[in-house]
Amino acid sequence: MSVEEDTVHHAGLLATVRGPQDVKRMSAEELDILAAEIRDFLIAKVSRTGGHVGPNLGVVELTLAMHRVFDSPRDRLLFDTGHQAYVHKILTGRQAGFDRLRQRGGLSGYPSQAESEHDLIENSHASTALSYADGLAKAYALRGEQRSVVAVVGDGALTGGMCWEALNNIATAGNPLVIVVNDNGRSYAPTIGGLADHLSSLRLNPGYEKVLDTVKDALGSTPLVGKPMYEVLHAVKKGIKDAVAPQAMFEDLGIKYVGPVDGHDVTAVESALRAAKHFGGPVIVHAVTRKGYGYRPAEEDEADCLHGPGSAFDIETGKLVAAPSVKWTHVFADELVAIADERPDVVGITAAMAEPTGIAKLARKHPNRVYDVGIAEQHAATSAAGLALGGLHPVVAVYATFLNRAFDQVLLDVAMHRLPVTFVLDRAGITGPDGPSHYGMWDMSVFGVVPGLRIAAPRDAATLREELREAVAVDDGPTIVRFPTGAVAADLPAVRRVGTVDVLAEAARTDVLLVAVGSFGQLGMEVAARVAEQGYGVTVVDPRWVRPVPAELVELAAGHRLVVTVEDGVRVGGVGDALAQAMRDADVRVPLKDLGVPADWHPHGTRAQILADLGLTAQDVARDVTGWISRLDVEPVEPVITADDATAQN
Ligand SMILES: Cc1ncc(C[n+]2csc(CCOP(=O)(O)OP(=O)(O)O)c2C)c(N)n1
Ligand SMILES: CC(=O)[C@@H](O)[C@H](O)COP(=O)(O)O
Ligand SMILES: [Mg+2]
Repeated sequence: MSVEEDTVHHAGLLATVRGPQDVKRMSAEELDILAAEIRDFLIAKVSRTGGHVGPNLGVVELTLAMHRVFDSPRDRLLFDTGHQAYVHKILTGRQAGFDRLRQRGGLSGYPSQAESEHDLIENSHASTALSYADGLAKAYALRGEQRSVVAVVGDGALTGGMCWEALNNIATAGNPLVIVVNDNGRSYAPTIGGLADHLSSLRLNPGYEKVLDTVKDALGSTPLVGKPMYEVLHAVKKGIKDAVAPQAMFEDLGIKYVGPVDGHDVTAVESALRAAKHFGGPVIVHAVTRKGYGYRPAEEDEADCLHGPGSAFDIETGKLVAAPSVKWTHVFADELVAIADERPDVVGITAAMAEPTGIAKLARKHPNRVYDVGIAEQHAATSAAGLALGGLHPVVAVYATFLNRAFDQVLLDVAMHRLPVTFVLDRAGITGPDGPSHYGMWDMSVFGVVPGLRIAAPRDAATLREELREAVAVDDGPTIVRFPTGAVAADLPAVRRVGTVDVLAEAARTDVLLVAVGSFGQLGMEVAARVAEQGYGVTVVDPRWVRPVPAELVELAAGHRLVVTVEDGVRVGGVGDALAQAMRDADVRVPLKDLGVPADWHPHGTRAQILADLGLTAQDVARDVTGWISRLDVEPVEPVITADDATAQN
């Protein structure tokens, strides 16, 4: 093929891919060209939108091979966590959507059933795919449907407990099921733990691989062998594994193991998948890949191989175009290190997210006082309970949404034992680009019911520092400190403090008590100004500690005509609900209106867009408050027209 033709051909292969059937026909040479085009496409598109460029560059050949060997959507392809499904989307007719990846109304950053019949798991929480796969395989077996189930799971996700619950069941059920372990050795940072060590021993043991190939060839070339022959060959292979490689635990679980295969060699992966497809039982295909493969800025990014740049980045360097301002996370990390310097009992725990949560800063200062437990939030909570029983004060830093799965551990292993554990929930509330399963909107409601647990919602950097210190000073039960994603709010000083409640603004009249939870403090101030223009007096307060509801809030409520709460969390069971209950219990009969996030699956977009869609803006809240107070027969005062105002009006 001439250079010109090759160039034209090179530019055109990806454009010919409308669906999986288009890659099934391609030659090995074409597949190599297509893989290069997909990489160029991913880098070009995701550098403009942000997204999980590193993970997806690592699964180009893997995903091509899967779609060539299996027939999606009849065969079901599942992606654990789902952040590495961009290539799957490219191959299933959604290339055009990448210009609006993770944007409101645009392509989701995760599989989406609304987008495609090829998609199933929409949850971005790790370690779920094998359980889905176990259930799917059982359903097809019971219904007599001859359909393959294939689950891609990363080495990081494999550190999650659900994976091992699933593997235990998958082995017992014995249904045909292909588990593709996408082993790039990393979550964000290198994956921790015994499993990671085991995978690397398998991946790095050439002797095992060569011997395995020999045995596999023997197995593979032998026509369907009778049971005795298979048993002999299997025993030989097993013996070899025992001899030349650490015990391959998967086979001891009763799940056949194939690999390790080069996950960037389409032909090799295809061969392994075809063998697995026809095995007739559960099979693990261990694919060794590289996160960020083929893109130097990602390959060389020591932090996380460009795991998920949150916004546009420079293609040449991989660096974010818009330098992030001071983030809530940074303020937390700095204060945690300062506290740890003073308190040798304070230790940190991360669930495979040391950098994103700021715990890495503590690890750099006090490396022996930070524990990375892998993607294992349930274990993190109860291990923290153990640390507390041992006389330490653990600070468990996770994204708010991920603590959902550790509710039972927080409730019974920590709170029932009244243990001093502080959970710091970053990305609390609406986050935006990662969509509904990432929204940290449940914590104040779900954990608000836990007896003895206290929840703080700081409004700015100063109160984050203060409330974090207050939290680690609590020694008779768990605490939560929760704050949103992004740039930290400007400091908002209080005019006075009533108990633990900060009064941020007050007026001559006490028409409305506006309870602005956490980062909504600034919104509360803007609302008060707007409502004052309508002639009503608003007292703006920040409860600081929001669950249990401070008694002072109830006292303040009694002195007003209307109470309005606004929170970046679900309404049902939220701060507003809890305050209403406390007011009922105290027989304070002042009407209360609670504003917050409806308990629903809200789409992805920017945080500001989603909050606006939910009416959680100063303008919307002011309109609501004015409407409510005016319907209470509260006469507004005529706004005092000052000389300046009069001048401005003329
Ligand atoms: C329960 C849960 N905790 C944390 C995360 C955040 N998270 C997203 S991807 C990721 C790393 C996943 O590593 P791996 O499974 O190896 O996939 P890779 O990115 O290497 O392809 C983590 C920790 C999550 N999605 N779910
Ligand atoms: C897939 C996942 O759970 C994380 O990678 C997440 O996308 C990170 O979110 P932030 O960009 O807010 O750190
Ligand atoms: Mg990984």
